[in-house]
Amino acid sequence: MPLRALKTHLIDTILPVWLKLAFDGDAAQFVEALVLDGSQTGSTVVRTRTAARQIYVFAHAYCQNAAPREALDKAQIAFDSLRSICWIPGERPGFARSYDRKASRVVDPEIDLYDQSCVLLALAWLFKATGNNLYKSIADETLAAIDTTLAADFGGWAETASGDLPRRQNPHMHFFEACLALWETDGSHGYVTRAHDIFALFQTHFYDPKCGLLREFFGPAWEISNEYGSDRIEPGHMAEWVWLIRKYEKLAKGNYAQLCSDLLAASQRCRNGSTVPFILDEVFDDGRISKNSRRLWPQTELLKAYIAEYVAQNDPINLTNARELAAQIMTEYLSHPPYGMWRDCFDGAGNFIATSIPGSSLYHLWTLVADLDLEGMEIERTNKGSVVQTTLAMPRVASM
Ligand SMILES: O=P(O)(O)OC[C@H]1O[C@@H](O)[C@@H](O)[C@@H](O)[C@@H]1O
Repeated sequence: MPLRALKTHLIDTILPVWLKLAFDGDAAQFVEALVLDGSQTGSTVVRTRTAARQIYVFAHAYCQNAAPREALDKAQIAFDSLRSICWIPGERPGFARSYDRKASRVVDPEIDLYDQSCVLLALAWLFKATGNNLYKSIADETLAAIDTTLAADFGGWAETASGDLPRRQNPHMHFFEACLALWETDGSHGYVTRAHDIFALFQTHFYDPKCGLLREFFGPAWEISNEYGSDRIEPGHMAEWVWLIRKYEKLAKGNYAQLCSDLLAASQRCRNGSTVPFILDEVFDDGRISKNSRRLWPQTELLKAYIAEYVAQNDPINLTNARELAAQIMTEYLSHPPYGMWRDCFDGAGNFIATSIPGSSLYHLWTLVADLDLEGMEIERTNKGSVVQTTLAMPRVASM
C-alpha cells in the first residue's frame, strides 16, 4: 500500500525528525539544508523562501492534526525571526531574499516575487492555525508590497525589484499557489482577483498551446525566444500546474480537464527511457535533455498530478501510476540513512549526486500528502494478487 506507506512515513517519521534536526533553537530558525549526515554544520545562510516553506509545512500540518509537538510554536518563532530580519520597509517594501540566521543580518536584499509568495503561503496557514489577525494583516501588507515594489508592464509582476531578465513563470506559479491558499483560508477579494489574474497569465503566456508545453523563461514583454531560455522546459512545473489548476477549478468552478490531461502527458514524456518512472529536471522543447538529473521534487509533483487527476476523473490509470511512483519514491529517495531524511538528486545513470539535504524539499513532500485522503485509494490484495476490496470508491479530498 505505497500511498499509505508514504503518508505514514512522512507524518510519523520525516516531520518529527526534520523538526528536531533542522530547527536551530539558538537562531530561532529553520536551516536551508542539512549536510548528508543529517547535521547542521553547513552554511548559516537561509533563503526566505526555504524558511517560509518550512514554517508553512508545520502550520499546515498543525491544522491537519499531523504536526509533531511544538511544531506550531517553532513555526511562529521562526516567522517572527524571519520578519524581524528580512522585512525591508520604505517606498519599495518586501522581504529580502536571504539572510544569515546566526548573524541575524540580510545577505541578499533583492526582493523576489518567489520569496514573497512563499511568505504569503506561510501566512495563510499561520492565520488558519492560530486565528491571529496579525498574520492576516502581514499577508495584506505583503500583497501591497508585491503590487508596489514588483509592479510591471505587460501583465503579471516583475520577478525581482531590480527587474532582471529573463522573466520567469515559476514565481508567478507560487504566487498563484499562495493566492489559492489565502482564497481558501481567508476568502479576501484581493487574493481571489490575483488568482484569476495569474491564471489568465498562464493561459496567455506561460502555456504554449502550439507545442503543449509550459514555458519557463521569457523576454521583457513575455517574448518567447531562445535568447531568454524559452526553449528550456521543467517537467516538474508542468505537473505542479496540474495540481494547482485542479485546486483552482474547484474554487473558480471551471473545467480545465483537457488542459490538465495535456500538461500531465507532456510532463510524463520527459523521462530518460520509457521504463523509468521518474521525470528529468529539465529538457529542451524539442525533447533533448538539458539537465540529465532528477531531483526529488519533480517526482513529488508528478505524483501529486497523478493523484489530482485520479481524484478529478476517477481514472484508474492515474491511480495505478500514483501507486507505482509512490513505491519507487519510497525505495529510491526515502529509504536510506540518515533515518527520516531524503536523497535529493540522482544523475542520468542513477548515481546519487546530492551534496546536501535541502529544506525546500520538505515542502514538496508535505504538499504531496497534505490533502491525500486514502479512502478508496489503497486496496488490500492477497498474496496471489486478487483484490480483496473490489470497488474503487471515489476518494474524498479533505477540506481545509
Ligand atoms: O531549488 P530549490 O530552491 O531547492 O527549490 C526546489 C524547487 O521548488 C519548486 O517548487 C520549483 O519552484 C523549483 O523551481 C524549485 O527548484
